[in-house]
Amino acid sequence: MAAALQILPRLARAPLRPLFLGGPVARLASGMALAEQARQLFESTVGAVLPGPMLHRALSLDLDSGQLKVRDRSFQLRQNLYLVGFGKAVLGMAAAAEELLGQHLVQGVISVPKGIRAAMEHAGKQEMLLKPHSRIQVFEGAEDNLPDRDALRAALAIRQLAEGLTADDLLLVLISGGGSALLPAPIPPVTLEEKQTLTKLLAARGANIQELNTIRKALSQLKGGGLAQAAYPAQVVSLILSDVVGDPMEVIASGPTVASVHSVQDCLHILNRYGLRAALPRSVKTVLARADSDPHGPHSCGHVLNVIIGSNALALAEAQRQAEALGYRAMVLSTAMQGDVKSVAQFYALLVRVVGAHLTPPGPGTSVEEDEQLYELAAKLQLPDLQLKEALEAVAGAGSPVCLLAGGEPTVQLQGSGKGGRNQELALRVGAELGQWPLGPIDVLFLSGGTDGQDGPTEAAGAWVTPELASQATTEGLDVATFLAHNDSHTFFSRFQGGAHLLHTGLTGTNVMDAHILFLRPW
Ligand SMILES: Nc1ncnc2c1ncn2[C@@H]1O[C@H](COP(=O)(O)OP(=O)(O)OP(=O)(O)O)[C@@H](O)[C@H]1O
Ligand SMILES: O=C(O)[C@H](O)CO
Repeated sequence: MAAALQILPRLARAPLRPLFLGGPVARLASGMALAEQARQLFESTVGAVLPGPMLHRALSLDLDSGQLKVRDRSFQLRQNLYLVGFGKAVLGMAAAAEELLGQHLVQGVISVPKGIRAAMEHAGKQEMLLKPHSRIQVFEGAEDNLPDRDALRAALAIRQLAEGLTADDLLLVLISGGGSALLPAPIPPVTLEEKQTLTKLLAARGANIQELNTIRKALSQLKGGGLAQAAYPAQVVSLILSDVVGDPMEVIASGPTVASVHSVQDCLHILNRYGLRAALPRSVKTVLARADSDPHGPHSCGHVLNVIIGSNALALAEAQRQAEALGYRAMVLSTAMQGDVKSVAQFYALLVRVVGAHLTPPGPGTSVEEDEQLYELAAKLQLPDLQLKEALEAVAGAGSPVCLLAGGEPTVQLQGSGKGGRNQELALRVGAELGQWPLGPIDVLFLSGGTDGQDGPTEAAGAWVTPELASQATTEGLDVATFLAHNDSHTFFSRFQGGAHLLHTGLTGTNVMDAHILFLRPW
């Protein structure tokens, strides 16, 4: 968590309004208006997955009967409700849960990032804070998203609460991204330091979150279903805010209430792949060998209800609704946008060219080769849920402005020592690519933002660009290619047009990866 935390100003703003276009002067003004629409659309996207709305959608309590409904299941509350939580968004989730559950909640423990309460207080975000006499105990830790002693203390308090429960009790578990680092309880003799070193090495060598969390689960008392096991025989309901592409419950925060399906062999393959097997500490070898001969097998989780209550898909569905209300033909392209940021930027730029040709009167247009190139690029990105063909068909006869939405988490291979984040870098690359071709009579805007409000180690959530970016930057003496070569997108956007293209929301209190918004509007 960055030292300088900012908080999203109240999301309630003037309602989104359609744009009315006219001649050249109106067009000039509409460039800014389009950016304002994109900003507001981004805020609506985030608004759909804020803790309050999410918890209210997931839970309902009948005050008279004390029946708690979660999806289609009912639980009888009678001074038997406990709560634990861990993750970057869990403070706000816990505040919303306590507000909803009131006196029914007996006790709770949560593990949240260092500095988060002070930041929320500073920004006056009361809805993200627990009330003064809350029954929930808060631990702050995991500075820089790394497991530390404070997070270990929190994990032990959470385990203690879970282990004390009986068959009459119900444990509500709040889970969000960052939960792995906030719930470290290594299986002895593995130490916290050894686990920290191993996860850092794996991450530095390029292990993805699935691989990283498979190892974390094998070495942890609480991950991979361990927390559910500790709470048995109590019933367990987990409410999960997903920060992983495809919403795999066993991966998010390393699945503390989901039985692990991974074997020791899976772990050894991963450790081999990243050249770490030979150098493993003796303690890690001991724990893996023990797991291999464990007669009980994986933790059983029959007493658990796991529910995804917030995700990128949910947030983008809201953005789609809002964009349609503004008169756009809106489509969600993918909620699994991943891969190298350079390829993702090329994909968006080519997409603009192909879709633009469908929207504007016959002119320069695109060639069949460009259509094919777009499909090839899409195939290279391997996006499991990509709706490209559908989107192209939908816009073919749209006769209206188009809004294409996507979400996910592209990756940046850091080469320079500049300041940036993957959203600002993606936007800058898209802007640079778009400037390379004439686009015809069409306004185009691309925005990329991290839904947590913090893009990399910067105070911005992301940035927006238009095809004019590179030429406008040149007039200010800024060379886009030089900034890109140093991964210095934040410095670029801070200087370009006085920072007007930066997306500043402050910390939002939620996190469902990134959102990409693409507007194409014929004149
Ligand atoms: N100078 C830079 N330019 C571009 N990207 C950067 C730069 N510095 C760091 N990053 C990227 O920022 C990311 C880390 O930032 P951030 O904390 O927002 O992402 P995260 O670890 O995925 O956490 P979260 O899921 O909470 O957003 C890494 O993917 C890293 O590659
Ligand atoms: O905590 C974690 O493991 C990551 O944020 C993925 O959920």
